[in-house]
Amino acid sequence: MTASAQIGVTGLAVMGRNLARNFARGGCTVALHNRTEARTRELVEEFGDEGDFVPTTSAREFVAALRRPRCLVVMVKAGGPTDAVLEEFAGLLEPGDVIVDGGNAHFADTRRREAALRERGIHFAGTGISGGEEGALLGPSIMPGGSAEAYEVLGPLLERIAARAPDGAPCAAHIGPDGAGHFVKMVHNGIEYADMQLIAEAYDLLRKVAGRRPAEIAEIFRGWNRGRLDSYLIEITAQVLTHTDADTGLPFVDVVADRAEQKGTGRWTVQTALDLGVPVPGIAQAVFARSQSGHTGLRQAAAALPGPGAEPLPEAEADRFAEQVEQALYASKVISYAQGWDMIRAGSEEFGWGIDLSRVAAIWRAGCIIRAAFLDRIRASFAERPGLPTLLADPEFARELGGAQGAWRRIAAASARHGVPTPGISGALAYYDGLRAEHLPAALTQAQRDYFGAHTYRRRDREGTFHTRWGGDRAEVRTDQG
Ligand SMILES: NC(=O)C1=CN([C@@H]2O[C@H](COP(=O)(O)OP(=O)(O)OC[C@H]3O[C@@H](n4cnc5c(N)ncnc54)[C@H](OP(=O)(O)O)[C@@H]3O)[C@@H](O)[C@H]2O)C=CC1
Ligand SMILES: O=C(CO)[C@H](O)[C@H](O)COP(=O)(O)O
Repeated sequence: MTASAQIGVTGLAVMGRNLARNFARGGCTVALHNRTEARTRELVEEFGDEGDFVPTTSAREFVAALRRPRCLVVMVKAGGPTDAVLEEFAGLLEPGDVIVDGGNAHFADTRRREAALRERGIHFAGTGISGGEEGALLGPSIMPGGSAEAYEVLGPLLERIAARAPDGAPCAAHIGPDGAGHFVKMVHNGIEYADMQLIAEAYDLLRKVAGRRPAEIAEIFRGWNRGRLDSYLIEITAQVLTHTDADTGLPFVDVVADRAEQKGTGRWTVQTALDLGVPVPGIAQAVFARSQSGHTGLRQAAAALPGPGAEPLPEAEADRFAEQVEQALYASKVISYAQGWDMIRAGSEEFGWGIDLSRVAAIWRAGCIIRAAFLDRIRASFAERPGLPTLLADPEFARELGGAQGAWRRIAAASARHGVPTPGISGALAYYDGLRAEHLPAALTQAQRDYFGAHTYRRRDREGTFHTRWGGDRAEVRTDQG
């Protein structure tokens, strides 16, 4: 076999097959491989005329089809399968070759794999790819990690197939060493969970409080999509809400079981945030809301508990309410994205990745699931002020949050009054109030900890750590001096 292919893709399920087609449509010669040969054959039979494919039937043949330095993309099930595939291929590669893992790997696995392959002289680029099946074909957002040297080989190929932002820039850029790319993809998915939860809550409020039907809510969402909420998730929500079930004639959303599933990237984000000590309650609320929805036993047991019995709003108030929901949704969305960026900064500092926060926003402007018009403002904000401690401190976002807070509070109150759960929207408001508060009741928590466990506390008025002898004379002693 002659080494004619610029890139190879192994793992030709939904994502891999469309990525391979995308490379081929972009003019690359693409070597193809899949554990089950039938997938390779099917791809060539169906789409062979789209470009230059080199189908192969074994790992050895696949590697032999690649030009040096070899560049191969692994698109298999994350976890054990990825390890199995890497083990198989690493033995066939040479120093300088580049393996791209485009699956949703945990960044800690990526760090481990990168270190092991580096020992063998092989570059390993753990790469986040977002955009689903369609994005993989038409242009995903690509978040490559690994060495800068690997990106020199890989970058031009990835930038060729990536989505284009409105200013024409490719939505692919080097994120940082070892696990940085997969870390950023994990946080992308965490934000995705939070965004979806907020949209679901807005829908629920419009339905149960404003008494709107799904098709009417779709119209409202379409309107929002022409404004500052312009985003892929809002756009597809409108499409879902207009869809009718063919069997029953009911709105599709009414026939889908209300138990949200998850593959795990949102949960990883929250677990990692806990380890890093970064508050990401918007993402956590979204993960727990999915989990709660799936707890059928708990839900059945609680189904008879009394609610507020509030009637939907009168028609005359419904439009005004919908405007307030828009404001609450937008403000909560800004909060969720702010938490996501806090987490990326914390990860970057912890692992020494040097991630450019503006660049992350830039490559999420198109191709990925959370693409949204306001990402360009996040990009500009971090470009102007790389040290911005939180997006909430950006003057423009701060002004918007301040402007939305009246409506946001009314929506949080209405959700409580009507018994509609809004952990995302109400939690985002609590986060906003928690950050802006001059004094938090954490002071009381510290005092309690000192009372029951002599855990010590700091004072507002002077330096040092202190303990009060609660069980004795209640005198205060300084604990950080001799
Ligand atoms: N689907 C999506 O929207 C997105 C998926 N991803 C990630 O991309 C990757 C691919 O996703 P997707 O296309 O959905 O496919 P799946 O995650 O369903 O994985 C199927 C592929 O993995 C291969 N595979 C499974 N086990 C092994 C093994 N032990 N050895 C070799 N190959 C194996 C399968 O080969 P075979 O045909 O022989 O069974 C098949 O090619 C995953 O890591 C996923 O998390 C990322 C972004 C979006
Ligand atoms: O990676 C993705 C998009 O960027 C997947 O669509 C995402 O993993 C879906 O996650 P879940 O099944 O947990 O909702």
